[in-house]
Amino acid sequence: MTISPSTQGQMSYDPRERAAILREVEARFAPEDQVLRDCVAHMEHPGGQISPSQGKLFQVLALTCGARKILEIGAYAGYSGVWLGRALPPEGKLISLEIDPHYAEIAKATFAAAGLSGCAEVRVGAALDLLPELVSEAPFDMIFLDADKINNSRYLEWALTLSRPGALIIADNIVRHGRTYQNPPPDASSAGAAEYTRKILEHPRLVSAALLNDDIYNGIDGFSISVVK
Ligand SMILES: C[S@@+](CC[C@H](N)C(=O)[O-])C[C@H]1O[C@@H](n2cnc3c(N)ncnc32)[C@H](O)[C@@H]1O
Repeated sequence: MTISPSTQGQMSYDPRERAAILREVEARFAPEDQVLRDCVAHMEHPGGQISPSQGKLFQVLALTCGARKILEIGAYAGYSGVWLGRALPPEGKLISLEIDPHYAEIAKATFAAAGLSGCAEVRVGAALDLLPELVSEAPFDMIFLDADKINNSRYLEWALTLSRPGALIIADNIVRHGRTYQNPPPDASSAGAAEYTRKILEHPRLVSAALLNDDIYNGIDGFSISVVK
């Protein structure tokens, strides 16, 4: 890839050049293997998954907090689950909750293709029904919220119940092109994200940061990373 001299040192970029730079960074730091490429290729709604850079960052974070047990709410086709599952030690466990039985089957097949069937499990049902069953399997070291944003505050309460000090709670799609910050937010998912954001910033047991995803996939969105004190 060549970066034209006209843009060097400047703060504005041609959109195509910007996309090329992002792709180059992604290709170097977060290349997808055939399993991940196949997972995306077979998706009914491509773009519903996290980005490769996000997946790689989640792996780094999982390794940083020594994650042995990871909980994911919202499996979809298993794309993020593969990134997360690959950060686990051999005796580790990923439990991914998915309300749609059809997607759950696809996620299971993706985990099998990735060689993760032994450690990555998909449980089918509404997360709020399944979460109480996880108390006996807690604590989790990392919890990724990526399902129906309207319930994120309730998932946060469960995440706090099911996690240990030092655990990470990550929530995707908290910016939603800025709709989260409109007053009032224009849709239920943005309202859910706004409430979730307020709660993690006010919570005495959480220290939180947000990262923007101004990417070639979904425009400006972002995700929060909270550590449990
Ligand atoms: C954005 S997708 C998840 C993407 C996935 N984490 C990834 O990055 O590859 C959201 C998923 O959450 C599921 N979902 C929505 N509401 C849910 C609920 N109440 N309980 C469990 N899963 C739910 C949807 O069916 C969908 O598959």
